Amino acid sequence: MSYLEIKNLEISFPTPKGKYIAVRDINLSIQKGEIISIIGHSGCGKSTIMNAIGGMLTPTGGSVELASEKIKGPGPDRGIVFQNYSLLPWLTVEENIFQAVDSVMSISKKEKHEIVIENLKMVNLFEHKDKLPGQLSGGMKQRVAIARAFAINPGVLLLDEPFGALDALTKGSMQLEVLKLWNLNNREKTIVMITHDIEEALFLSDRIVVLNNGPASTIREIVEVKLPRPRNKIEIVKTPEYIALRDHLLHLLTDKFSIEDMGMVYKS
Ligand SMILES: Nc1ncnc2c1ncn2[C@@H]1O[C@H](COP(=O)(O)OP(=O)(O)OP(=O)(O)O)[C@@H](O)[C@H]1O
Repeated sequence: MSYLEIKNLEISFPTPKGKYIAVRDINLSIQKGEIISIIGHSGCGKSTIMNAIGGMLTPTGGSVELASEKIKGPGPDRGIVFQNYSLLPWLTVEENIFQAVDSVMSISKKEKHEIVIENLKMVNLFEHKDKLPGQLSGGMKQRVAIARAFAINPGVLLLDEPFGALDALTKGSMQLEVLKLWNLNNREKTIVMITHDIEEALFLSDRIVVLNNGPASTIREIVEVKLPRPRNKIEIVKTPEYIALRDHLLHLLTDKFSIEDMGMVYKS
């Protein structure tokens, strides 16, 4: 039995035009410590699957189980990082993390503060602990959000396009930050990440789940990324294994299209 088990998952939404099936027949067994990316075109159901794991959406069919327990709602065993940071703007960096720790951990205030400080240091934000989110750059805000998610020590980290709003350089250092934290945690944290970025998925993941387009989206293919770790971003892109995986993913994601010099032209 896997750590995170998605069985025959279906999620549909009631709409004025009737039932809209967003995803169906989703089967995925995730081992403890795996890094999984979910990739697919806009609207194919990535966030829907993520929200079902997070417990924000209840399956209309099938189930999601964590450590053999059916997920019935959000819980401290799953930390979530969204693209838009979702920090409380009236609390300082330190208070934002403390608030999360305080809400889920039954330990002394001193111990809670120690956890906050430790996590702030891990993402190199200790010097900025008294700033409000509005006084931070996008990358810094996302580092706070990641530190907050790690501070509650969840078994599963759910990253919903966490670096989508960041520039390429900041994005690169944030990816390293996540891998650093994952390594510090003895690679025991299970990470499920949504991304639109094939290179990001290849750099970080053990497996990449490629979804078909919706409605009623299903898994098109699960691509294994057997590139050895630690991965050096500059070196791996030159390896034949990486190039073959990248081409395969590009093919899976673009074979309905023909790319012409002025852009993508729909064929079918
Ligand atoms: N509450 C809802 N009611 C009706 N339809 C919904 C609802 N939430 C999502 N959907 C639909 O389900 C489908 C999947 O949405 P979802 O947000 O999971 O896609 P996504 O792959 O995460 O997209 P993106 O990459 O653009 O963020 C879309 O067609 C969306 O319109």
